[in-house]
Amino acid sequence: MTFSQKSAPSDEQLAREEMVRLGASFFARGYATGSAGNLSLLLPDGTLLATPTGSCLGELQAERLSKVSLAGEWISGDKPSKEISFHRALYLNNPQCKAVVHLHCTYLTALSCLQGIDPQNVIKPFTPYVVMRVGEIPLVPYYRPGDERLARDLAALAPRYRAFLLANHGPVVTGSSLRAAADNTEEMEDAAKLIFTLGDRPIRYLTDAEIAELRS
Ligand SMILES: O=C(O)[C@@H](O)C(=O)COP(=O)(O)O
Ligand SMILES: [Zn+2]
Repeated sequence: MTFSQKSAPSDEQLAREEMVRLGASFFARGYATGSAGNLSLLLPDGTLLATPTGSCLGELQAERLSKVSLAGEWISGDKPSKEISFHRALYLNNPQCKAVVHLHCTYLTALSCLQGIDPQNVIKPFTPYVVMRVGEIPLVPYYRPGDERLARDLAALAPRYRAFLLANHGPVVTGSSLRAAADNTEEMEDAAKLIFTLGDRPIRYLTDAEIAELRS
């Protein structure tokens, strides 16, 4: 009798499949459209897996994902996202960061276009979950996509924050895994949707004591 032995998929293969699955899920649910947005994660060997530039998150192919060193060397796969420098800046400046999600999802991007939002924290807390998962979210000044100044500014903010809003562009969100970064992004998008849903109605914001309790 013969047994065909199938070897277990490697951690890298599982990570590739997870990125394809989450990209498709974002796309199917309208969080990503066209070829906007990019994803990355830190592989066990210390290199980065990232979405290729110009790729549609709904149609990623595991074997074509870009592999890049933390120093920025393109190792394999298709040409990496034009935002790979800001992804690298986040990993290099925060050891907790294991994955990064950047999207142009509707409500956070709308928020990023508003005048007068607080640059220290773009979502003033009014529900607990964003505070618990993400904390404060600083605004990064507008630069054209791919501009190295995005990487410079995110490198400076990375040690203190888990998520960021790029002015007139969209969110950049980190996580302890790609799944966690995706969950954080969805929580932020939902909070931004609530901001627009509430509109001009007076909001009861969480008090400083309530926020402190969530952070403890
Ligand atoms: O807004 C942009 O152009 C980029 O930030 C983006 O979202 C997609 O760029 P690529 O990852 O290079 O496709
Ligand atoms: Zn973008």
